Amino acid sequence: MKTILQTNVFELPQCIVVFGNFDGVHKGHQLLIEAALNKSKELGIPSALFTFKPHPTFVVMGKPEEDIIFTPEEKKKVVKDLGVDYYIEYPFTMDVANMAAEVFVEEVIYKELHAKYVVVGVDFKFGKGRSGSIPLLEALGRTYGFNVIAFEKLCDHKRVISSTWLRQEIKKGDMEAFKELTGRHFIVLGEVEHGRSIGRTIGFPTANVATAPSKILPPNGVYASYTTVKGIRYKSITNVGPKPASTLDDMVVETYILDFDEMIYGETILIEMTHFLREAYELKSLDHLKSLIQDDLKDLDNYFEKISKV
Ligand SMILES: Cc1cc2nc3c(=O)[nH]c(=O)nc-3n(C[C@H](O)[C@H](O)[C@H](O)COP(=O)(O)O)c2cc1C
Ligand SMILES: Nc1ncnc2c1ncn2[C@@H]1O[C@H](COP(=O)(O)OP(=O)(O)O)[C@@H](O)[C@H]1O
Repeated sequence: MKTILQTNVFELPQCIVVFGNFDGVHKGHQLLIEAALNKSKELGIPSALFTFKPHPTFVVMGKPEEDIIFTPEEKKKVVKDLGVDYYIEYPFTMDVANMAAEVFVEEVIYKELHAKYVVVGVDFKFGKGRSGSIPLLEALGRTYGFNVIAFEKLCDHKRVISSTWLRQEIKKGDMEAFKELTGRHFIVLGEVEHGRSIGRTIGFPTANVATAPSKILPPNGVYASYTTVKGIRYKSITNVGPKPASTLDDMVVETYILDFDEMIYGETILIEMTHFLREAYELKSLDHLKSLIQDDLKDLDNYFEKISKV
């Protein structure tokens, strides 16, 4: 996948472009992306996913981003795995927000993207004040030579699948619901950082990943997980909690990887959180932590045993 990041100066070959924020890349998003991939195969021209960074809502509100499901790197990884040819992370500024709908179509969709097909959700809005809607896009498509494919929202048990729904499930710690709505586990992708080096003294070293303050996390506590290091996926047990000794609201996601013994500071790892095991307890001592983790590992074993039978 070729990436075009944080620039509004680019020129693509004629392509099929799918538009959206795609936060969480849920099954509704995937429907649009798959439609673009299918058209791309059918016509033999590349597919492109166009997304904004930062999230337009926060730029317009003049607020820092919060409760973002996937960091840009996580989104990029998931989109790459789906097989998209071009990933465009377009810088969203107040200048872009103030572009008239017609100008956005001419300057970006026509002159930069060279779109042959534009794939969007039925509520897609574009241009200043979100004034441009599908009928305008279709009309401009006739002028600039592109077609529009607009998708109705996908439902699960009659409820519309949305990033908001995903956020609600993440906040409840329902990792299974996240999987149901996205087809994938909730992920944390990041670099392994140094902690207080306490883990190894009790026989349970943990690889620590500091998360972006804007990223939404499930409740503090312990989760069954998988961790991928250098392309190999291991079972692991993951703790979500506040970063020790930080005066900010920084969070750390730390994972003890089973059957693993390597120094991986600086390595980018992917943690997939599959199941909430327990909430965080107040620690009385290191022995207390050690015995908690020993019990957690039994629960983890039972969990993996149970899901292997499903
Ligand atoms: C499986 C597991 C369970 C944990 N449970 C708790 C807990 O209940 N309460 C808590 O404060 N910290 C908990 N922790 C976090 C530990 O406090 C932390 O991993 C330990 O201090 C090592 O930190 P270090 O990476 O800075 O060396 C847990 C960690 C793991 C891996
Ligand atoms: N099984 C394992 N799971 C996680 N990290 C491991 C494991 N084995 C070795 N490590 C290494 O040990 C480091 C964690 O050790 P720890 O004592 O918890 O230190 P820190 O406080 O710096 O995280 C990890 O960052 C990683 O490089």
